[in-house]
Amino acid sequence: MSIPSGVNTSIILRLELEKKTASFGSIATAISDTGGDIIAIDVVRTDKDVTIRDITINVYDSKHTDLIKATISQLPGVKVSHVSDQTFLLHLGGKIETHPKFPIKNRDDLSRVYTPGVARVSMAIHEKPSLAHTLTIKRNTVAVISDGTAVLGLGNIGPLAAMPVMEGKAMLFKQLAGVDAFPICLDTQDTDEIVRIVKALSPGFGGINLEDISAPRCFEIEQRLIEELDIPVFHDDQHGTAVVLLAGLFNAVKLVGKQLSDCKVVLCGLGAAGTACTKMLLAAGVRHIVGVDREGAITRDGVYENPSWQWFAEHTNPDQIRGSLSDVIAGADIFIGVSGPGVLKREDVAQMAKDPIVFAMANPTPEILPEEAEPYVRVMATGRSDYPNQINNVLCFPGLFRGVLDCRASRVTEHMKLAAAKAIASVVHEDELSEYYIIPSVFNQAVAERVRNAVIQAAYEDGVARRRREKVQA
Ligand SMILES: NC(=O)c1ccc[n+]([C@@H]2O[C@H](COP(=O)([O-])OP(=O)(O)OC[C@H]3O[C@@H](n4cnc5c(N)ncnc54)[C@H](O)[C@@H]3O)[C@@H](O)[C@H]2O)c1
Ligand SMILES: O=C(O)C[C@H](O)C(=O)O
Ligand SMILES: [Mg+2]
Repeated sequence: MSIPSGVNTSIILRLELEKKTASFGSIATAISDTGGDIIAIDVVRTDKDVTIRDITINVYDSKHTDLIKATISQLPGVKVSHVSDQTFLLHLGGKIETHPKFPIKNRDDLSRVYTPGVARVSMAIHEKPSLAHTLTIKRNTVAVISDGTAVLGLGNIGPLAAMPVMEGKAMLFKQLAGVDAFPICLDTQDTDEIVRIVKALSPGFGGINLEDISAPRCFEIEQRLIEELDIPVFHDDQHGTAVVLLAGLFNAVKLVGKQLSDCKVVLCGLGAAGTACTKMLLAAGVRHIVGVDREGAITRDGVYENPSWQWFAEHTNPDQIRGSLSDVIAGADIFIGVSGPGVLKREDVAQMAKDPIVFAMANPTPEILPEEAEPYVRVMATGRSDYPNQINNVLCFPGLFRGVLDCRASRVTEHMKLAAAKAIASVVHEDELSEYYIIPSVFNQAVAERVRNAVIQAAYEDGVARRRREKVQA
């Protein structure tokens, strides 16, 4: 298969061109020779001697930007006066803001939305707390909570640096499912304190989406919050990832004509995502899963301080395969990466069974780039939007929370997650399946809607929905 190369961002180069000496043709050629893709050219100003142009170019990364800048600066009559990165421009001042639903036009309005009228509404909720769902934002609002300890695959970069990711999640909640989400990044990594803070701020929210909290702390934090709160608590990196992974695998194995339960799976990165993905695969009937982390494959006779690795030792690797990733990958049907960049080598993919499936899901840089895996891989997916087959939890969390908010579910069950996975997979019709299309696009509006409906149906079947069925619109 031939896979398009990934492009990370676009930049705008402002060039001052001396009319007599500069040749735009040589500039375009120089950019294209570096692999840059010109997508727009704008004339900003021109006078007798100089033309100022803005050139928008798709680039791979900051090194690529530096290369383009250095190459062009050497051309006669060309000066690069400014470089702006469109990704940074989009983040200026943050990505979200709040809007009132209606304007306060006069004193009369003011006395209703605020003192004194609001006091009657407050007292009504005080007397009947369930009215908070009807009379406040609680019914449609989710807290996106991170402590910044496992931000994408960037590691423990702290709460401030986690904000752009959490703002992005909030945007996606709103755009894809109409859910109002607040990014909340906590300046503590203490489990007890996180649980206490999330509990204390929960009254205004209809659900809690935990995000980018590292393992093994994330398991205890989630479990305690599930037990102590009456709203759904969902660690996206665990369950959202597992749901979308399973959806992608349902379709990938169909395409290559294998049974999931017969497949040999190697999963690298035994943290939050890896543990939940493994549990969901086992529940789906997969038997041969070998879990690999930095020190190689987990085996029954190993001694592991990390409690979740001990769990792997007891529940996976039935054939007790030992060694590094390169050792255990031989003959595997499926590779799942939720670890870090560049972990899987081209030679590793070459050793896999016929029609290998590689889901390299580490963000922002996958375990192997599609162009590296290309000669050997049959179905390739990453977590990124700039390659085909984006296996990313964004296909799950908007629709799932839409569903739990609408039926006022008290929690998210295994059955609801499985229903969500099947709903995502079902968006790709059997006759549309191809190496480039095993999972629907994030922009396919059917995804959030189908996930919502499937989650609601399963919530009623499991008896966790607290709103009367007839009140929840189909
Ligand atoms: N595509 C998606 O939807 C999606 C969802 C969740 C997580 N992820 C990605 O998965 C990765 C892990 O996320 P997490 O939340 O589970 O983090 P985590 O910190 O809980 O776990 C990461 C695990 O990967 C292991 N690891 C890291 N580098 C490794 C290497 N070179 N070799 C072997 N093991 C290695 C770590 O030791 C750790 O056990 C991140 O890159 C994240 O971006 C992707
Ligand atoms: O944020 C993403 O793109 C997916 C996932 O939640 C991750 O942590 O990588
Ligand atoms: Mg995440």
